Parts: sequence; structure tokens; C-alpha cells
Amino acid sequence: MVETFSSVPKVDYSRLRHPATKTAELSNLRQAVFKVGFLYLTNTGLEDLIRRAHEALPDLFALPTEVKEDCNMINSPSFLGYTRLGAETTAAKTDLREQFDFGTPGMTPWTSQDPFWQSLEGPNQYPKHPGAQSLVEEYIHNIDELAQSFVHLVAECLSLPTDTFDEFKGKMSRLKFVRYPPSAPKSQGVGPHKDSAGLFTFLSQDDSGGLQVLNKNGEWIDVPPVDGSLVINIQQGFEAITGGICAATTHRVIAPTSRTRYSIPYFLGVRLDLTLEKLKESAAHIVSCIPTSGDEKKRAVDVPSEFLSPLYSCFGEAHLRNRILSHPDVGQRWYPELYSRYSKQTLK
Ligand SMILES: O=C(O)CCC(=O)C(=O)O
Ligand SMILES: [Fe+2]
Repeated sequence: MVETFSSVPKVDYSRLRHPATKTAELSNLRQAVFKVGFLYLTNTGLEDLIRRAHEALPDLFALPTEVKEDCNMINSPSFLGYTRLGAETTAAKTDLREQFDFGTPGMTPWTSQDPFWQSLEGPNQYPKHPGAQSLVEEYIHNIDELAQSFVHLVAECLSLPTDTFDEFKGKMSRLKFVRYPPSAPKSQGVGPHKDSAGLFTFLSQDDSGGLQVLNKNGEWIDVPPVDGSLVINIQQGFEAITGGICAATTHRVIAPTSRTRYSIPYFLGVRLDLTLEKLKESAAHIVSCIPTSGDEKKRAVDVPSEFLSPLYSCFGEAHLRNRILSHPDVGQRWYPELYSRYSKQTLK
């Protein structure tokens, strides 16, 4: 039987920051990134902000339909804005959730001199609701600081120089406010997927449950709510950069049956202009520097990932493909030719 996991480990951020406990906690972090690809980060100092954000979500989603539709993602070639229930697809099935997507503020708009995939980075559409924009900006600012510090700690736990991954960071990260309404038993909240937009995801879930991760024996493991924690997982960008040694783990959400689930994922962006060729070079270097067993290095050779597919010129194109297929209405409106090409391709 393959070595696998049956629960998601906890890593204490305050212990990672304290000289007396740092070494022991880095070793915990290392196990989590090697063996699971998922962890709870506790004691982040963001508990109050996370609580305030969750308190704001019911009112935002209760806005009149026309107010939400005013900022529909269909207006945005950057896939930013509101997605109504039933408009999103994962693993070829409809997801039972509605959501607002936001990006790091201050992106310069796309011009015809830019590569086509650069239009993924663009301006936000905020719902007309007092406080929505300032909450999003405050949340992104603070969680991004934590995310940058976390990436440094991950480098340290892999015995790499602290700034190893800095050159891979993207300009725009993404924040989502998500609502899963009560649905029939065993409905798909979001179908099985690996996160594709970047390096790591920092998810704050409420206390409803429903999130599950797939272990290496093909069993779905619950990720039950842990008050005040963030659930962090490896995305396909980081998997590719580490040559697959730190693998992205498949996960899903089973829709709630008798209450509403709210969640707030933050997807730390990866630079879009990274080509497969350049990536192979840098990944080979990183892999050679990570002191780990031969087995882990062997596993690294052959990881199926849209970021590693020769079908796409760079991370930006791989990410654009993912957005187009997840939001087919937006994809068809802004990228009709790419939509018809990508929807015919299967990833090997
Ligand atoms: O809502 C959640 O708890 C998880 C969402 C998720 O996996 C995603 O949007 O990528
Ligand atoms: Fe996800």
C-alpha cells in the first residue's frame, strides 16, 4: 500500500515565528507539504479579520439579484465578478455554489501589445454594497502578507534559501467569497479538482463542513472546520515549480443539506509568463537542492498537470484555459476561438 494520510495535519504559525519552536514546527510543515499537500494553519493573527469577513457574507449574497448581476463575471475578460448558482463547471459537472471573484487591486488593463493571456489580470467589479470594496482590499492586503511569509517558511522547511520562490510570484492573486446553498444529499458543491491559479490556496471555511481531500489510496478524507484556522493547500503552479515533489492534492466540497456553507479562498498567484522550458530548468535546480529520498524525486518526474502540458505555451495560457472551461459563458463571450479549441482537448 502507498504511504498516505488519513487526516489533515495542523501547523502552528505562531510556533513557526518563534525562535524556540521554529525548528520543530518547520519539520511539521515539511511533512505536510511532502505527504499531504494540505494543512491547517493555526494562530495566524488574522482571526478577527476572518470573522468579520464571514459576518459580512450573508448580506452580500442576499443583495437583490439585479445588484449581483450588475457585476456579473460575463463583463470581465479577467474572470472577475459575480457567478450565479449553476454557472460554473468542474469535472464536467455543474457546481452548486454562487460566488464573487476579486483580484489584487491596481492591475494595469490589457493592451494589444500584451500577450493574449495577460488579460487574466484586470480590474475588479465590486457589488454595490457599503463596505464591500474596503473589506476585499483589507482582506487581500492582510492575507497576502501572511501568504508571502508562509512561502518563505515553506522554502526554509525544504532547506532552500528563503527567497527561492519569490521569482515565481504572480502580480495578481485571487480572492473569492463563496456560498453553497442547502442542496439534495451528496450534491456537488464543487467537483474534484486541483487548484490551478497559482502557488498556494489559503482557505477560510465556516463551521458547516463538506470539504474533502483525496488521499493516495483514493479515499476521501474530511477536512472538518477548525475554528480560526486557515486551510492551506498546494496548487498546480507550486507542484510544477517543485517538479512534482510537493504535489497538489485533489479536493472537493459536498454541498450542505440543511444549512448554507460560506467560504473564502485566497489563491496566491504564480507568474504567468513562465514557459515550460524555463520551468524545467528552474524546477530541475530546485529539485536537486531539496534533500529528500530517491522515491520522492522519482515521483516528481511524471505529474499530470495542465501547467506541465506541452499544449500550452506558458502558465498564463494554462491558467486561461482553466478559467475558460470553468466559466464557459465568460469563455465563449471573450475568447470564442480558444473556447472551441480548449473544449476539444483532453489533458494527458
Ligand atoms: O469552498 C471551499 O471550501 C473550497 C473551494 C475550492 O476548493 C475552490 O474554490 O477551489
Ligand atoms: Fe479548490
